[in-house]
Amino acid sequence: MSSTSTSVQVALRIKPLTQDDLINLPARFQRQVISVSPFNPNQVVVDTEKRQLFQFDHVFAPEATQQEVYERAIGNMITKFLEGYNVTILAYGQTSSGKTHTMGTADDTTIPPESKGIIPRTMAALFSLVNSGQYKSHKFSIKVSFIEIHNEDLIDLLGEGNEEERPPVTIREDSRGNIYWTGLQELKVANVDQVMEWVGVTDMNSKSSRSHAIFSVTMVQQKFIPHNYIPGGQSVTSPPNSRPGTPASSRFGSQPSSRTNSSLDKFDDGEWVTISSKFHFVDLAGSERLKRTAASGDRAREGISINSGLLALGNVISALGDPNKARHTTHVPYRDSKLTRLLQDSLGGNAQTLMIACVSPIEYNMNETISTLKYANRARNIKNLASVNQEEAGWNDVNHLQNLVMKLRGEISALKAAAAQNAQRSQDGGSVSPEKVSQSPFISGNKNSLNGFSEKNIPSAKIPGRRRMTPSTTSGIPGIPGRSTPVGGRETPTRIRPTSPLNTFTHGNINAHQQRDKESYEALEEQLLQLQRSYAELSQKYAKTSAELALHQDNYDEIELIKNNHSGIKLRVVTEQEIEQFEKTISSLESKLAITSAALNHSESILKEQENRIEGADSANEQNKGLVASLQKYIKELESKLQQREIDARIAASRDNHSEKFVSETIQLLESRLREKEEAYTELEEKLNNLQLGDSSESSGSDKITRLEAKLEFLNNEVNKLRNLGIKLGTDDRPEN
Ligand SMILES: Nc1ncnc2c1ncn2[C@@H]1O[C@H](COP(=O)(O)OP(=O)(O)OP(=O)(O)O)[C@@H](O)[C@H]1O
Repeated sequence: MSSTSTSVQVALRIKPLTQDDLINLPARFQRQVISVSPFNPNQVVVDTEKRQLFQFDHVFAPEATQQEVYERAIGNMITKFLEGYNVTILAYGQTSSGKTHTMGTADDTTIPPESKGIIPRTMAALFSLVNSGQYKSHKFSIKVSFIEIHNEDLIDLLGEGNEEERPPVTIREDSRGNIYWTGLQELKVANVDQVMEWVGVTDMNSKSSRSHAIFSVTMVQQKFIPHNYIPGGQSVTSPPNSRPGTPASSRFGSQPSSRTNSSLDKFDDGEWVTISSKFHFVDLAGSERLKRTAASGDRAREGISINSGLLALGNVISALGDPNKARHTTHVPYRDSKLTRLLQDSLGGNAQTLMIACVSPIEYNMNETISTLKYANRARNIKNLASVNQEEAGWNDVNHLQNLVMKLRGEISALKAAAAQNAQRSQDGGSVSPEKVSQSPFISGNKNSLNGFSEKNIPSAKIPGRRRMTPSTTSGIPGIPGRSTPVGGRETPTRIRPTSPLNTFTHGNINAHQQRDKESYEALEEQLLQLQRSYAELSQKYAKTSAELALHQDNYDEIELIKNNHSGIKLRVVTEQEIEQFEKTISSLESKLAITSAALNHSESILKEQENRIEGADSANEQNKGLVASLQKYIKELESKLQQREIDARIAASRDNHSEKFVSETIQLLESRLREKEEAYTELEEKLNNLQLGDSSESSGSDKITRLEAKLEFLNNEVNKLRNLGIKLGTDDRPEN
C-alpha cells in the first residue's frame, strides 16, 4: 500500500455582485476590492491601502461558471476517490459568500443544470464512471449520509422519525486512526437523481449559515487482483512470496478462472480486495465574527459554537500548516470540536483535501474577505498523507482463515495423490524398489502426514523443520546422496526436500518421457514446498489468532466473574436499549463538553485578542510617550516664542498708546483753550451789550464795536486754526462746537 504526501489544495472563488448587494448596500460600499491578478491567474490582488497579493492553487473570478469550478478543481478528485483515497472538499467563507451555491448542498432536482453545484456534478460523474466499461469487473456499493453540526450536536439530516427517538450519532476512531460515525442513516443510492432527492428533502437552507453540513459518500468496491497477469501467455508461476488468494466462494461470489496457459491475456489466481473510500462535502457555517453579528442569547451560543468550531478548525490548520509549529507541536487539537473530530482523518491524515474559500468582492466585506484569504492561505501548508484503503479480504477473519487452511489441505492431498501416481508410473517404467517408494515421507501413505508434517501439528503450527521423520532412507541413486535421519529423532539442520520417487531412477533409464515427468514432478515439488510454507504460515497465524481469542475469552470470563462477585453485587446484563441510552448520555455529555471547551476556546481567543490589544496599546503608549515629550518641547518653544511676541506686541502697543495719549492730551488742551476763548468771547459779547445799552456817544461806541469785532474775528480765526489741527490728528470724535 503506497502513501502519497499531498498538500491541502486551496481554491478561491470570488462571488459576483448580486442583486441583494446592489439593493441593500450603500453605493459607496459597493466598490470591488478584490480581483484576479492580470499577471498570474492563480493570484488575487486586494486593493487596500497597501495592495496585498495572495496565491492559491486555483482562483475563480466572479464570472466563473459552476462547470468551470467543477472541471478545474474537482474533476481529478473522483479518480482519486475511485482509486481508494478519502477525499474531502470544504467550503469556507462568510455568510452569503457563495459556499452553498458552490457546493450544491441545497440543490434539488428542480435546479437548472448550469446552476448545479459540486455535489450533483460529482455524483453524476461518479455514477457514470462506475457504470462504464472501465470498471465492469468491480462491484460497487455506494451509500450517502448527510449530517449537520448545530450547537455541537450531530443531527442526522436523513434520519427517519422524530429527532429525539433516533439513536445518537457518535464519532468513533478505529485502531488505524480512521474516523467513522455510528447511529447514522446511510442510504444506498444507484443514481444521481436518488442522491439529489435525498439532498432536496433536507431543507438545508433554513439554517445553513449557522451550522456545518457534511454530505458524505461511502463507497466500497471489490475488485479482483490477479496474481499473474499474463500478457500473451507467458509464465504462469505464482510469485513465491505472494499471499494466497481469498477463495471467491467464501466471500464475493465467483472468482475468475484459475491458471491457464493460453496465448490470450489471462488472469492467473488472484485475490479479491476490498477498497473503501469516503468523500466528504463540507459546507461550513458562515465564518464572520461574533461581534459583527451582534448576537445575543441563543444566537450567541450558536455563534460561539460556530466560531469555536471554525476556531478549532483554524487551530488544527495552523498546527498542521505552520512549518515551525509542525516541527515542535505533536498535539493537533482535533478533539476541540465535533467538526474537527469528524474531519480528523481528512485534515493532515489519510485524505486528499480541497478547501474552497468563498469571498465577496466588495469593500463592505473587506475585513472578512482578508480574514478568509489569510485562513485559506494557511491551509495550503497542511500536508496530508493519503493512502489507498485497500485490504486483502479475510485476513482478520478466523473463519476465512480456517476455510483457507481446509482448501490448502485439499490441494496438498490432490498433489500427494498426483505425486503417488507419478511415482507409480515411474516405478512401472523404471527400476525403483517398491519399498523405497513407500518409504518416501512424501508418499508415505499416512493420511495425517505430509512429508512428516502431521495435521495434528496445525494448532501449534509446527513447521516442517521440526517434524518427526519416517524411517531413515537413502536415495538409492548413485551420485545422488540420500539423507539419513535417526528413527524417531529430529531432522538434520539442512533443508529437507521430499524424497522424490524420481530419485530411484537409474541414469540409463531416463528417457524423454521420464525427463518430462521428472521436470513436472520437480515443479510440483517446488509448488508443494511453497504450499507447505504458506500452510505453516497460516497455521501459525491461525494458532495465534485462536490463542488470542482464547485469551480474550478468558479475560472476558474473568472480568464477568469479578463483576459478579464484586461486593456481592451481581451486575445486570446490559440491554441494547440501555446501551443506546448510555450512548445518548455520552453523546450529550460530549456535546456539552465540546460546547464548554468551545466556549472556553472562544473566551481564550477573546482574551488573547484583548491581550494583543493591550500589548498593542502598551507599545503605542511607549511611542506616545516619545511623542508627548517632543510635543512638550515644541509647546515650550512655542510658549517662549509667544512670550517674545507678547513683549513685542506690548512695546508696539505702548508705542501706539503713547501717540494716542499725546493726541488726546493735545485735544484736551486745545479744547480747554477753546473753551477759555469761547468763555472770553461770551464775556466780551456781554460786556459789549452792556456797553451798547449804557453808552450815549455814538462815535466812541462805534469805535469800540469796531475794535471788538476785530478782536472777535481774531478769536474766530484762532478757533478755526485749532479745529484744523484737531482734524489732522484724527480725533473726529471731538464734541462739535
Ligand atoms: N458564483 C455565484 N454566482 C451567482 N450567484 C451566486 C454565486 N455565489 C453565490 N451566489 C448567490 O448569492 C447568494 C448567497 O449565496 P450562498 O447561499 O451560497 O452563500 P453561503 O456562503 O452559503 O451563505 P450561508 O453561510 O448563509 O449559507 C445566493 O442567492 C446565491 O445564489
